[in-house]
Amino acid sequence: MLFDTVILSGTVVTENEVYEADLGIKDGKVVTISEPGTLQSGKAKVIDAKGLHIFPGLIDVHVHFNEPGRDQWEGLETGSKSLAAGGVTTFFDMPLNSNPPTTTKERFEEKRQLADEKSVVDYRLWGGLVPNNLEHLADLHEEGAIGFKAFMSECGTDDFQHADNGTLLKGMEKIAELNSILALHAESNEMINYLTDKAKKEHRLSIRDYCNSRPVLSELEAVERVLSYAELTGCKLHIVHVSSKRVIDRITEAKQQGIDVTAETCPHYLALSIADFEEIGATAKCAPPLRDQEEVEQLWDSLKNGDIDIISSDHSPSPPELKEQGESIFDVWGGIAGCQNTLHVLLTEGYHKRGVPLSKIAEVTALQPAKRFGLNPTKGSIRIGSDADITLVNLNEEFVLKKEDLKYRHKISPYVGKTFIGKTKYTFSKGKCVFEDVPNKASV
Ligand SMILES: NC(=O)NC(NC(N)=O)C(=O)[O-]
Ligand SMILES: [Zn+2]
Ligand SMILES: [Zn+2]
Repeated sequence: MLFDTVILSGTVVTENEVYEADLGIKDGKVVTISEPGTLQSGKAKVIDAKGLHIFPGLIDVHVHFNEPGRDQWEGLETGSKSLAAGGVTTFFDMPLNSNPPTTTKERFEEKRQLADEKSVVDYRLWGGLVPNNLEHLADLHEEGAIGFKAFMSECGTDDFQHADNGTLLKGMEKIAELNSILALHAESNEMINYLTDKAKKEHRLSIRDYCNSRPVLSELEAVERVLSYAELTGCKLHIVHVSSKRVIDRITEAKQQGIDVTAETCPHYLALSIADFEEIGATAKCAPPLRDQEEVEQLWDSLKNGDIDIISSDHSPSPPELKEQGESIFDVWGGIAGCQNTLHVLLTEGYHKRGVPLSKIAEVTALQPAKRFGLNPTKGSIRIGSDADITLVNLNEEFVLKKEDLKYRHKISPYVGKTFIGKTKYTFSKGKCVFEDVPNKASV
């Protein structure tokens, strides 16, 4: 057989095994998987993968590239190149903080055109559920929205309103009818506003005060409420950026009760604590906030136990001015830029430091996202016939993340200066090489 690319003698990582093989890629698909050292390359591009691990390209279900309207904050080109450099081959872009947000068919089409033009990797788009767009949900679904996203608390911009309980109930009824899925930013607006006002009145404005104003209880209360709405409406749920094992455990319990719900966490909740936030400053501000080290370790236990379905980045950058801490951390933009380093965090903090199996990492970053959102078997695992979405990693190569390594529009990330073990060497998206780690020439 003639191939476009052959990847020789690499170690393939799938959700249930790790084995050596040659891979043959043709027309964007994996067409052959054979014993190492057996594939004839012919005229194909040859990648010598001896000593490298081949992961299924990551599927990041949660990024904010903010285009159109706020592409000065990130943008589809810089965002997707950052993903490629981190081994991510598919992203799902959130309906905010694009401006206007993706809450109608027209906005969806507009973003799709931009993404087709600018993205170097594959993508899907979320639609938004906001007050007063119920009549647009069916159209968005028909256009191909991967699901819908709603906020239960204010999101930090004025153009994407959070969903009140009535909007949630009606929206969930509709989304269930469409057999789609609702992703939720689940924090209690009432609790947060109450605690924030109180902290500000009492001039408690430190980083820890900010964290205390968004306690785990506020996530728990919101999740509890929306689980009961899911039971009522039959709507499928995906709870984004869960920061605590207590919340994960409640979601696990709901699954056992028959509710169709999945849990996502982000690398920063696994890699960073409040103490790191205090050291790094505003760059590490996000919502829900980072938690104490004990919570971080408990979240790793949840991952090892199989209670976390998906790990995605929640890459939500802003211009540097909005990340500068003035009088109070409360006024700084909440959002962490991290989508280039999801796999690096999981390999360093998970595989190397805590013994998390490579297969588990492949499962939560590729297979389960693909399954949950209907992309499997085309995506999510390396098998014959699947899209050639692949990333090659040198598992033992150490590197210190430098500002210049970042492909984000703004070279800001809480991981700058961190030593990672496990370096991305190549990324292929549908058979096309979209990243190659060449010294002094970091991308192709
Ligand atoms: N408006 C945002 O992008 N917010 C994001 N910000 C965070 N997580 O701090 C989010 O996903 O909630
Ligand atoms: Zn959120
Ligand atoms: Zn987000």
